[in-house]
Amino acid sequence: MRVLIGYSSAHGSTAEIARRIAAVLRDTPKAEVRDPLTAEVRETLTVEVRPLEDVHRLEGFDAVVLGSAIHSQSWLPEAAEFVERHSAELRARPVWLFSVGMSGALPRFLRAPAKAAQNRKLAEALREQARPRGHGLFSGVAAAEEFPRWVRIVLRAIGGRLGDLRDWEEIDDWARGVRTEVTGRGEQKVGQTG
Ligand SMILES: Cc1cc2nc3c(=O)[nH]c(=O)nc-3n(C[C@H](O)[C@H](O)[C@H](O)COP(=O)(O)O)c2cc1C
Repeated sequence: MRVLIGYSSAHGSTAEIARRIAAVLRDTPKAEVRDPLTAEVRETLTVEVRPLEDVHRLEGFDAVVLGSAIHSQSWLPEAAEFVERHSAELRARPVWLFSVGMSGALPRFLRAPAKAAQNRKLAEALREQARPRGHGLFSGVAAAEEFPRWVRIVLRAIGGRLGDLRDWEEIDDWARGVRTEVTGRGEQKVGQTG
């Protein structure tokens, strides 16, 4: 069985998260792999990680995980276009989506509500086109030099932070949920994070 992990990343942190999700999926005992649609046992799980500009068709992939960095509260244009262009193929196979933003930069009391609002907006924008089984929303790397000085000052003033905001445990947990569903080894549903 072949799984595609496709990503769109402006500065690299989404690419690293895609590779981490791939590592979790690859860590699946063989012979436990079942087709998510037919429950037929397959012997191997092949996981391919690729930037979306290198993906031209989804034929041959049994399941797809797609991720994008978030800019201006949306997926990067090339990732959104990919989903639009491949909508029919995506709806015909099990799909999971993940988005990488910077809600982790906010002070703790604002993180959960900001994340919930962002999750709703992103999931809504992609739901019809991709019909995903789950959507993970993670924080990536928000490097100080990518932001104007006033943003850094405001963030610091309200108790926020910049830098590597990734929570690898949260990402691993989400990836294990996807693995459980992809390999048909449980009833667990991969939910929204946060
Ligand atoms: C120009 C720009 C706009 C951004 N807009 C948002 C945004 O609207 N919401 C958000 O949560 N993060 C936003 N971010 C933060 C990035 O999504 C975050 O740093 C992410 O880790 C970037 O992923 P990448 O390293 O794969 O490019 C923005 C970053 C940049 C540089």
